[in-house]
Amino acid sequence: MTATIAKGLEGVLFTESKLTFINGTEGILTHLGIPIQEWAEKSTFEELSFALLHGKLPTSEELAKFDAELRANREVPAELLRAIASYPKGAHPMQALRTAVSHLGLLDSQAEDTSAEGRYAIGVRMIAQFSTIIAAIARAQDGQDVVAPRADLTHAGNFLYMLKGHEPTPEEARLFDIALILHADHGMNASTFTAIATASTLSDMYSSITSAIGALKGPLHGGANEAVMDMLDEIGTVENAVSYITHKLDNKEKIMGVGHRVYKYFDPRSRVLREYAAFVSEKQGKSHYYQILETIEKEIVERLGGKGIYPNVDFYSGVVYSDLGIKKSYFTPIFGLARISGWVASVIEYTDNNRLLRPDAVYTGAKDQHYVEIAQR
Ligand SMILES: CC(=O)SCCNC(=O)CCNC(=O)[C@H](O)C(C)(C)COP(=O)(O)OP(=O)(O)OC[C@H]1O[C@@H](n2cnc3c(N)ncnc32)[C@H](O)[C@@H]1OP(=O)(O)O
Ligand SMILES: O=C([O-])CC(=O)C(=O)O
Repeated sequence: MTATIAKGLEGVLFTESKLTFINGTEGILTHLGIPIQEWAEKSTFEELSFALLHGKLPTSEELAKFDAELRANREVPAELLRAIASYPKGAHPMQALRTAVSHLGLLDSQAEDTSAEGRYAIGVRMIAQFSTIIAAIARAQDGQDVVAPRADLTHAGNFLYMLKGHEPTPEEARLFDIALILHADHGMNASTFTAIATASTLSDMYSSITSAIGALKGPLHGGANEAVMDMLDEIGTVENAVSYITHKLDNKEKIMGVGHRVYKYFDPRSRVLREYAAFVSEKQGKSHYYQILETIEKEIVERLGGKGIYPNVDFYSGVVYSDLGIKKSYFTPIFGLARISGWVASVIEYTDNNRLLRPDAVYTGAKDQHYVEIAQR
């Protein structure tokens, strides 16, 4: 009997989860059963993080307590900030983030606590500290002084404040908050699966999150948002967009920010981001990026829609981040800034009922061989 291989683990169900539901054919995404559009419109990143961690919407007291906990945990050790300042200039910020989170674990005397309470406490601290770390990396890479977090700002507002050194407008902070909400969790994507695989060995939370950052970095996953911006810069003008796409497809090359393992229709997050991208481009009078994306979207849907290839979450996010004055090499770290909540919640949910993850491969190598001395080879 020949074994069936699920290449890329496509369609393989390895656990149960109450956090996120995706219907890829209809383009539906819900967290705790609530549509992503409602989270984006009505909620905050802090509230969604609580909901993912606790499996329910918070009461106002619970949310205030959770928010206060995040605000109180924004500081990171001075030793870590000194280390970040010493990272090579020009290193990719995702490399710096991976290193810094691992370093943070080294400085945490509770790091080895793999109890449910320990994972939760470390996880909440990490959700709070990710923004301080990413902003510190950005400033250090630019040779600027690090800006200390402020406890009187929202999670999104404080990040923009630390990144740019001045307070964002309420509209900017809210726009960024919505982007964080849209990226916070997405089922068993590659980085969440990686975090869980590490946790399933009963390794510590910092190891799980460090592994997840490595998985998010790749251009087939979170790294696609930066790759989309590279593509826009390469295309340059709206007039070049169709010929660029044609050339790529003729050469069997992939277009970044489109296609998805689960969605075979529009990713609902890309619809929300498209609206904001249109809004900010219009407002700034700098709509050429958006116009190029619109042209590519039309072309992709016409040519590849029949194959289930549509824009994903990474397609329009960069235009929104650019409008907020964020450089493209920080787009993927910002994805991590949001996804940390999904990683932490998923690791806690999985390890509550843990089983070591250990799939198998069909062996196709040589058999019945003997060791040949090196001189005889
Ligand atoms: C946050 C996220 O992670 S969202 C995804 C971000 N990644 C990207 O945007 C990178 C570009 N997209 C891709 O590489 C893919 O769509 C993936 C990796 C995301 C998912 O792809 P998979 O499920 O592995 O599908 P696979 O790569 O096998 O593609 C199936 C078919 O669609 C085509 N296809 C898939 N994505 C694309 C694309 N972006 N551009 C052109 N063609 C594509 C493939 O060439 C293949 O065609 P074929 O059957 O004629 O050979
Ligand atoms: O679910 C996936 O495979 C990728 C994705 O969209 C995400 O992680 O947000």
